[in-house]
Formats: sequence, C-alpha cells, structure tokens
Amino acid sequence: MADQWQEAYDFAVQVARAAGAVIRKAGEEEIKVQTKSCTVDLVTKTDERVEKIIIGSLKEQFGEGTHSFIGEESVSKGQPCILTDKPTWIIDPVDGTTNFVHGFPFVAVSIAFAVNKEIEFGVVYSCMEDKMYKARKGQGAFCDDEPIQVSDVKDIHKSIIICEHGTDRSPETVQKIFSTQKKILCIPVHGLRGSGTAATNMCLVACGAVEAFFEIGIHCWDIAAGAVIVREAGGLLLDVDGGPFDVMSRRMVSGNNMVIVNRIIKEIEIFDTVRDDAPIVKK
Ligand SMILES: O=P(O)(O)O[C@H]1[C@H](O)[C@@H](O)[C@H](O)[C@@H](O)[C@@H]1O
Ligand SMILES: [Mg+2]
Repeated sequence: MADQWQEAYDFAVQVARAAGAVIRKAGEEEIKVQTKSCTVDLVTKTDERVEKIIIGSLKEQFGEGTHSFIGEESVSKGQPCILTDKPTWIIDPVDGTTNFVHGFPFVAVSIAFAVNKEIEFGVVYSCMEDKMYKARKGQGAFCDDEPIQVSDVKDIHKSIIICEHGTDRSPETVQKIFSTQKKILCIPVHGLRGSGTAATNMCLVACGAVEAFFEIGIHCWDIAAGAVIVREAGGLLLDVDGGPFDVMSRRMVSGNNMVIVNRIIKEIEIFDTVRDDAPIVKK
C-alpha cells in the first residue's frame, strides 16, 4: 500500500525549516513581548505569525477541513485542544519563547502529526543551532539525516538529567520543583541542565546528550514531536507517577532506559496541573 504519510512527513520538515528562518530573521529585529497565563509566560508577534504560516502552509498542501490543528497560540486564543482520531497537526511555532526574547540560543519549531491519537511523526527544528531532528513511527530518529540513539548509561550516578522550572511561580509549586531537583542532584548525578525548550530537551535525550528530561506543566505542543523522536531513538516515556505516557496530561518523564526513568520518578514531587483537553471553564 502506498505510504500515505511520507509526503506529509517530508513536507513538515520543509515547513519547519522555513518557519525557523522566519524566527531567526525576527530575532534580529526588535521583539515586542506580551504575556499569557502569567507575567513570565511570554508570547510575541513572531509566535503568532509563525503559527499562522505553518498552519496556512499545511492547509494549502492538504486542504481545508481534511486535517485538524492544535497550535499553541490558537489554543491560547480559545481554539479547542482536543485530540480526536482525525489526522491532527500538533504545533508549537516557537518553543523557547523566553529564550527567543532574551537571545538565548535554544529556540525550536515543533511539529507533530497524529492519526487515531497515535503520533505518526515528529519534527523539531532547533533553528538557532540549525539542527533538524525528526522521526517517524517505526523508521528511526535522525538529526540532520544522521541516525541518533539514546545514551546507554544505566548508572544514575553517571547521568545528566534535564529539568525545567516552567512558568508557575507559586511558592508551593516552586518548593516542589526545587525539592525534586535537590533530591536528584544529591543522588548524586553528574549534573542538572535545561535548555528552556521542552522539544529541544527531548531531542537531547534522543541523541544521547543527557539521560532523561522530565517536566510537569508542559503542553502537548511542547512534547508531541519530541515524544516520537525519543521513542524512535530507543528511549521511552512515562507519566511522572510511573503510569503510561499521556500527551495531553501536561506531565511526563522521557529517558534512555527504564532504570534511569524509574529512578527519577522516585524523586519527583508531583503537583496538580489542568489537562490540555480539560473542558474550558467559562469565566
Ligand atoms: O516556549 P514555550 O512554547 O512557551 O514552551 C516552554 C514553556 O514556556 C516553559 O515553561 C517550559 O519550561 C518549557 O519546557 C517549554 O518548552
Ligand atoms: Mg511555544
């Protein structure tokens, strides 16, 4: 049977690369910053413009109405965030917006494609580094067309773990984040790191630069593409409580093997988040 998603996969790579060029160019000009859920949850005209370019290109290529779209900036403007069985693009136009605003050189375009709620392929273009990560279910993971693989480290004492601080600055949440980080650091591990973009963090797991990345508070658009890239690089994903990974749950652990992932899960202090697909409560 003809491979029906190969064309979409190839096109997604082209769209991500073109979107990355727009981000790089915009980064050379003055950036007007706005905020969304709180004062440290930043958004710029570039986030909105790049999402429009990506969705517009996909609709032009595949027709209006045939596919569904979940985009970070469309959802923040009230579009539904429900993953159905329909072919669905899950898009973060600028992952690492805070980095983009500050000129911190880790900014990614993240494009995933799901069918029947299964992520078929994912593309993460780290546009300041000019690195194109991609993976298709069952066909391996690549960085700039070179195969990538997770680390073979099994000893937690010889690992680097990525954790992020997110945007929730409530004292009780920050306390849980720091307490978790302290417990992991004092195992001890070789180090804690964070690029500031979940999609890039997952690619760092996939290429073996770090052993695991976990976060509570991310969204489906931050991690959907990275999830298939990690899996196809030989890694795995779980919920932070050890249950099955759920791309809409706003929490996950991604890692190179079960030994490392389970060791990290033991230390995570979980705090509540609202699912991406939770019913919107009218204010
Ligand atoms: O840059 P965005 O798309 O908003 O996503 C990041 C989020 O803002 C941060 O709070 C998280 O810690 C990162 O992991 C996300 O990539
Ligand atoms: Mg974003």
